[in-house]
Amino acid sequence: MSRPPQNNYAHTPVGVKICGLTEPAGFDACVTHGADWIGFVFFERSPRFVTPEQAATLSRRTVGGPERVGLFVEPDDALIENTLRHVPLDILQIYATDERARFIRQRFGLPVWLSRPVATQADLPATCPVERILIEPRPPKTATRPGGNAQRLDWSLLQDWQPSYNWMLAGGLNVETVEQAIRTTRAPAVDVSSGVEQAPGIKDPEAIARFIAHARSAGAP
Ligand SMILES: O=C(O)c1ccccc1N[C@@H]1O[C@H](COP(=O)(O)O)[C@@H](O)[C@H]1O
Repeated sequence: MSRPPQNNYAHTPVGVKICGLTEPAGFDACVTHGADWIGFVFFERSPRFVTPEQAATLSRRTVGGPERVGLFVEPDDALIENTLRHVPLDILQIYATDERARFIRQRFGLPVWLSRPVATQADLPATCPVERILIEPRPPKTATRPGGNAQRLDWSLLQDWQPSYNWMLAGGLNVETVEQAIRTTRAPAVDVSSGVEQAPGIKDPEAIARFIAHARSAGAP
């Protein structure tokens, strides 16, 4: 839970998570181009939803490679348990309360990342109850899911923000915007889903390659 959280551009490459892998071409692009993390979405109302079996099949395409992150929206224990029975996940990304996230971390013995919606500076969490917080835009009331809406956060909210915990920037990033987002927010890591897709749920391997390259160059000395 303690790691230098801000990117000072001097030494630390920006971490990159590509979320919502559903098919081999996207998965392979993440491996080839050195994503740090790939995300599987275990939320049925998402166009990126995969079953535990599908995630396991994709995951077996390589040994090692990016860490596997399982994304869950207010999951019960049985869903996580059943998923882990099929696919070995390295990290659990959760939409839930602080208390529930702490419980899940304890119960499953895995690092937990907690997503937090932000609309104003008052929404920026003061503390992190688990391993990392994902800072995302607050979804519109009409949204059918809490993330993956290609909606961009107002980065200026984070300009002078220096949390003492590990965090990641998510929401509406793409090949064109990721460098500016990192420079404005000094995010130590970024997460993208919609911005590297050719259609909802289908990743664009070329966009994945370019996104990773742009993110890395924004964090280069
Ligand atoms: O990707 C989804 O469909 C999704 C569904 C439910 C919760 C979160 C989801 N995705 C996460 O949302 C952000 C940003 O996505 P985008 O780049 O704006 O499309 C990211 O953290 C995804 O992990």
